[in-house]
Amino acid sequence: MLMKHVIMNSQLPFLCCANNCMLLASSPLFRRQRFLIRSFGGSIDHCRNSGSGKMQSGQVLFDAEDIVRAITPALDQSRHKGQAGNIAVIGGCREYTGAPYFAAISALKIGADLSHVFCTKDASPVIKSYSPELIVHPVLEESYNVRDEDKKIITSKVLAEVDKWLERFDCLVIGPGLGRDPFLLDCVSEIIRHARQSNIPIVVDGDGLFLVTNHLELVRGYDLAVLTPNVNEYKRLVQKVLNSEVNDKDATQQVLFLAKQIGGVTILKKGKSDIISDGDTVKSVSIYGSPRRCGGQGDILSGSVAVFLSWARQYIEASGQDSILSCKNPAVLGSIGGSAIMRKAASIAFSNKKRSTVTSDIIESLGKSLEDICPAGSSCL
Ligand SMILES: NC(=O)C1=CN([C@@H]2O[C@H](COP(=O)(O)OP(=O)(O)OC[C@H]3O[C@@H](n4cnc5c(N)ncnc54)[C@H](OP(=O)(O)O)[C@@H]3O)[C@@H](O)[C@H]2O)[C@@H](O)CC1
Ligand SMILES: Nc1ncnc2c1ncn2[C@@H]1O[C@H](COP(=O)(O)OP(=O)(O)OP(=O)(O)O)[C@@H](O)[C@H]1O
Ligand SMILES: [Mg+2]
Repeated sequence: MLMKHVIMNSQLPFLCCANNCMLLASSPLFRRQRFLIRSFGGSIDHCRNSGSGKMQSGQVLFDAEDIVRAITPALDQSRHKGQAGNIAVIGGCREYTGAPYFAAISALKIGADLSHVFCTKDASPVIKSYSPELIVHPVLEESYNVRDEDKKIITSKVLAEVDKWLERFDCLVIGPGLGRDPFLLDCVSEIIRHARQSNIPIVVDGDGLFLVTNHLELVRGYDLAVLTPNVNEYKRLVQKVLNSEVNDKDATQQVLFLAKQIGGVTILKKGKSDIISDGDTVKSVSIYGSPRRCGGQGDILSGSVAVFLSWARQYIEASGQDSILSCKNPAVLGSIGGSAIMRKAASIAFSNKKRSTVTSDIIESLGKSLEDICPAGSSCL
């Protein structure tokens, strides 16, 4: 990885990420600041079509695919298991077994070495039966299974089980198919606190967002947290944090302001374009995806973001000041990478399966989606 980036940097000393700054003027807070607003297309053609423009006044702008190429580690025979990513999904309960599976298997299909799921005892055999590739821990408990007087001891048992593994993970995905059982969510709050203490990045999705929206202190000020709200989850977040309604006209400004208000967490607002902000910069990924809105695509995204966030963190650590990317926030870079690969995979799956496209088809297209951008057999930059 380090070798790859050293070579890249010496080959491309002239590359820089141009700041296409725009002054945002809708509030006193914004008036004082200049922000980077960039629209990432999937290719030069797409950029031209969308008018976002890859080349500007002699400078080379990075688009989402350039970022994917920069942060994806080379496949190198000297590397050992775990170096390309060890991801854990905290989710899976009686109702939902598909969502944690989609997130965890997507992480593997993109290139992580290991993918774990921490779920309830009921969900575990089901998730295990979907795939032998996943490491499934039946550790979470829901209220119906726990007597009030046992709650304290069960909570410490759950935490002890998760803590045994925690330090080995490069990223946690918290929430796909978690459900909303209050006792289970209390345990997950503790898991988030422990992850934070250990500086382990978290991607919060689905019912994890239901939890953190009601307990913002869990993520406030944690710059290694990515929140990936869908339209409903975003609405709840905006109402809670900004005490206002969703503003679709100035969506980028609102996402930026929201991320800032939560202390610089990264928000990836999913939609026709994915809008990503850490409260400092705001970017959008508008690679053409799929017109099918089958359930589970957000779960793929959360697993993808977890992998790219881990890779971006490795990349930033290895390249330091020599990084060819002006953005140094791995949470933002990971969000861009995850969004780009997910949307491209959805587009590939849709071109094959049309109206019958389902989430599993998109997962099967993740490999091609990344391969088209960053072929496995060659150095990507
Ligand atoms: N194959 C699978 O296993 C998949 C499983 N999935 C999993 O499903 C979970 C929910 O995610 P989602 O995307 O359906 O939630 P979302 O769009 O915010 O809400 C839609 C509406 O439903 C309601 N509502 C939700 N949960 C509720 C609850 N526990 N109890 C009561 N109401 C509830 C909600 O109401 P409100 O939030 O407004 O109260 C809104 O009206 C999450 O864990 C996700 O990962 C998905 O990833 C898809 C594939
Ligand atoms: N209108 C759209 N056009 C293109 N892509 C979209 C559109 N809406 C969402 N997406 C993409 O689909 C993915 C999932 O977003 P979505 O809003 O469906 O999440 P979700 O509701 O959380 O999904 P899930 O069913 O997994 O919970 C994201 O990567 C997003 O970029
Ligand atoms: Mg979702």
